Amino acid sequence: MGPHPAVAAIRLAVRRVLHDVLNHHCAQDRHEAPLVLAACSGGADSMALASALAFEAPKLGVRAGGVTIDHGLQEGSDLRAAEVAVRLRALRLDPVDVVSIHVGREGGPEAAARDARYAALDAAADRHGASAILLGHTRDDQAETVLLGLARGSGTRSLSGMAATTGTDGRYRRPFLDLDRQTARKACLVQALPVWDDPHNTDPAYTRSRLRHEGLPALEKCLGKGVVEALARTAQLSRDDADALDAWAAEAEGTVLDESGTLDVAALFALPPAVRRRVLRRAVIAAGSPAGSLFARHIEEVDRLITAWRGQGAINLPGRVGVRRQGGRLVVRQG
Ligand SMILES: Nc1ncnc2c1ncn2[C@@H]1O[C@H](COP(=O)(O)OP(=O)(O)OP(=O)(O)O)[C@@H](O)[C@H]1O
Repeated sequence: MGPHPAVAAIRLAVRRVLHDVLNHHCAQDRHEAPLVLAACSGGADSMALASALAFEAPKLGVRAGGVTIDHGLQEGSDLRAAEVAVRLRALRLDPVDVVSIHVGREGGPEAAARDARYAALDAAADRHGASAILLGHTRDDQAETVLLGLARGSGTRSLSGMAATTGTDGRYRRPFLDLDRQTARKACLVQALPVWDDPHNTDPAYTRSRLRHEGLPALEKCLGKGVVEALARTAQLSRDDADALDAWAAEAEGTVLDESGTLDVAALFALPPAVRRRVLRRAVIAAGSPAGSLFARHIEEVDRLITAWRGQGAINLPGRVGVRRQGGRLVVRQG
């Protein structure tokens, strides 16, 4: 008898990614076996991920390890991280790192925890020379991300949610983006894997948690069960659109930037708004605004400098970047 369908599904998802990692590794002419790490919080998604990695990796000649991070945000979180590490070692993952991090408050606690977590995961991958880090994001996480973007009034790039592959050299992989959370939970259940639910995931003080436990179930009740899948599809379609518009903007940049490094307002005006906003965003980031603190409303403000009748005006943006309209030109400078 084969494995339970949920276990088969998580293993297949991980196997596909491992094949891809192996191909990439071989293409680089590297001869030692690649190491792949599972980023594991101890929640159902990432425990399922770790178990599938532990099962599939040896069959493909891949070394498998794990990393668990203690954000230190609740009492006893260090004990929980230690228990997760014990379970990962019991799955025969090696190496298994437990990393304690300090979470600042910049940009809000959720964003700060995420930034600190990725920095710690990057450091762990560098320490061990890992080829990839697997993350347990599921289709449900993707749907939540799309809904959060919609609620903020975001454009296609934000609505495209999380990519299956991200990070320097594509080191972050999300094998479960096409699987629902229920499948991961079921896989843990039938394999008798313990899971530690992150208290933040059920804390109504967090927007994502409210969305997960109240918002999405209400939407499903109203619109039907297919809503998660539909939102994930929106993410994919938005990604394709955003990629095409980004490519167009990269090309258009050459026609609006003049020799003095300023932007030609008439040429900008002639571009479709979606492309123009992208060109402006690129210019502002190139001048020194951190991408993470630039929101749609900032770019809309810059855009108004172009579409306004008055041939002047100035605004300040994050990263001490100023944008000034001087007649037919737009000057974007830091300082
Ligand atoms: N403390 C942590 N240590 C290691 N990896 C983590 C940690 N927190 C999150 N991750 C990684 O990021 C992914 C997404 O985490 P997030 O908290 O957004 O979702 P989640 O639904 O809570 O996931 P899970 O059920 O695995 O905890 C996790 O599946 C895991 O791969």
